Amino acid sequence: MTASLHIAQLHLGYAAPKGLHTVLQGFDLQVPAGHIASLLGPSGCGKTSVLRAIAGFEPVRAGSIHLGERLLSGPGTHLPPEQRHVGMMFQEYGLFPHLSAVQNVGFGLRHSSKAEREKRVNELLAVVGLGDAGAKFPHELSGGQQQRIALARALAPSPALLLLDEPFSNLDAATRERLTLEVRDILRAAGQTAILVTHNAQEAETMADQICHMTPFAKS
Ligand SMILES: Nc1ncnc2c1ncn2[C@@H]1O[C@H](COP(=O)(O)OP(=O)(O)OP(=O)(O)O)[C@@H](O)[C@H]1O
Repeated sequence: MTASLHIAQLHLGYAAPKGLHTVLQGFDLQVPAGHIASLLGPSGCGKTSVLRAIAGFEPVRAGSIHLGERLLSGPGTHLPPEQRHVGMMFQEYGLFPHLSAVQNVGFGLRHSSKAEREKRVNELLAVVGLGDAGAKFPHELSGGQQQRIALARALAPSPALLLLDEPFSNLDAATRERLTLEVRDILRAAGQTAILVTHNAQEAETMADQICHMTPFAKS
C-alpha cells in the first residue's frame, strides 16, 4: 500500500580522512500519500544520498525517516532495505539482460503464486503500454521501452514508496519528454507516492506535486 513519507531533522554524512563529511543537516521533507515530490538541486547537494538513506543503504547520523506509521531509520532503528517496501528506478535501467521483459517485471514477485504473478505482470505490461513485448529481451527493446519495463518492475510488488533517480537522463530529448509525461500519468493513476531526483527544473515541474529545492551543505 502506498504511504506518506516523513523525514525529520535528517543528518547524513560520510566518513572522510579529515573527519566526517557532512552532506545534510536538519533536512525535513513531508510527502503525502499518493503525491510525487521532486528533489531538485546541483550536483553534489545530496539528492542521491537522501534516496539511499530512504532505501536503507545509508545509515542516518540523526533524525528520522517514517513511511506511513513505520519508522524506517531513527535513533536505534535501521530497517534493512528488503523490509522497507521501497521500490527503485534508476537511470541505468538495471534490467537483467538474460531475462525476458515478463521475467524482469516478475522478478520481485518470486514469492507469489504463478497465477498471481502472471496476472500482475500482464497488468503492468499493459499499464506501461508494452503488452505485446513480454517475450522480448532488453537488447531487443529501445531505451524508452527498457525504462518502461524498469518502471513496471519497480511497481510490481506495490511498493509503499517509489524512488526515481534521474530515470530519464540516458534518453534522447524527445523520448525523455514523452516518458516524463507517461510516467507521471502512470504514477498518478496508481496513486503511487514517489520521489524523483533530477537536475532538470522542467522535468520537476512536469512530474511533481511538490518540489524540494536543495542546496549544497555549507558549514556555518
Ligand atoms: N559513498 C560516499 N562516500 C563519501 N562521500 C560520498 C559518498 N557518496 C556521496 N558522497 C559525497 O556526498 C555529497 C553528496 O553526493 P550525492 O551523490 O548525494 O549528491 P547528488 O546531489 O545526488 O549529486 P549528483 O546530482 O551529481 O548525482 C557529495 O559531496 C559526494 O561527493
